[in-house]
Amino acid sequence: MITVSGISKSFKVAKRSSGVRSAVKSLFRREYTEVAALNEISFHIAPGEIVGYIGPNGAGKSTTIKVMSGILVPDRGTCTIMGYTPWLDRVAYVKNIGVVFGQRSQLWWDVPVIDSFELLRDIYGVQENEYKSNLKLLVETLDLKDIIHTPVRQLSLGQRMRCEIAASLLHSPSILFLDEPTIGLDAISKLAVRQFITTINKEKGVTIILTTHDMNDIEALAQRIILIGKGSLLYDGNLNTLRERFAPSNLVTEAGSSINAPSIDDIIVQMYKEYQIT
Ligand SMILES: Nc1ncnc2c1ncn2[C@@H]1O[C@H](COP(=O)(O)OP(=O)(O)OP(=O)(O)O)[C@@H](O)[C@H]1O
Repeated sequence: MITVSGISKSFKVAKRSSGVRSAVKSLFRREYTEVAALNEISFHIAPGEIVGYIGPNGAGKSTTIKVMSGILVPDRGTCTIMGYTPWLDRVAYVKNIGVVFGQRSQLWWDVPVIDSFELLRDIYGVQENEYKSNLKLLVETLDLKDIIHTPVRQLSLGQRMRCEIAASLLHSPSILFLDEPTIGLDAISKLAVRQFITTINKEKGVTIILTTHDMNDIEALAQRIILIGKGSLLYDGNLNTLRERFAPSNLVTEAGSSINAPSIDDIIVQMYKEYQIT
């Protein structure tokens, strides 16, 4: 369903020193540095999988999601998703995917949530019957009844996030990209979002790629994890295999004592150390 092969992406960033002299100088001669965000990333994801895409800050997770959603064009490599190249076939392709960026909103700030939903229905050309049945299901399962007529700017973060997730699913996509969907949510909202992700995966077979720093999200949702660090793919495999590899006898704290039951966070920290990506 998703094949990413040898994707690399660099960003050109203007160098700026502080001070007026440097600012004036940069008007005439700007210097650039290159940030290698992705380096030869390859993986394959089958229909119906939930994959946790993890790595420390700046590892390249969002950049990968942006490439896979067609927002960014890579410098090298290929990406084929449901037969489409995301950045080439954008109009046809986006009907098959839903995207949630936890730190950005796809809803219109000043209008009631339902107006944003209706706008999205028109943009995606969703048939009325399909829209109505999807909306009913999403309102019920994400508990949106009391907030759907409220402007987005008046919603709490958790309420908005539930609306964002609903918005990404109104057109029945087969694939859902979730970039930090539980960031800033309280415990109850996190559980609700996790529960919902499990439901749409199990009942509708939606393939899910999830980036998060919350290892409880990973533990609750993903059997498979892909770990990247400094733009390179470091691990692709089963969460249980990792648990065995970092079994208590293999784990030692910095103070020298052994750790009894490593949490998923312990394991990830140990991996980051092993791969020298912290
Ligand atoms: N538009 C951009 N221009 C310049 N550099 C960028 C841009 N977007 C990302 N980068 C750089 O690319 C690298 C990867 O960034 P990315 O946002 O993909 O990381 P991430 O794994 O999602 O991080 P985080 O967990 O902090 O959200 C970082 O060094 C970042 O500074």
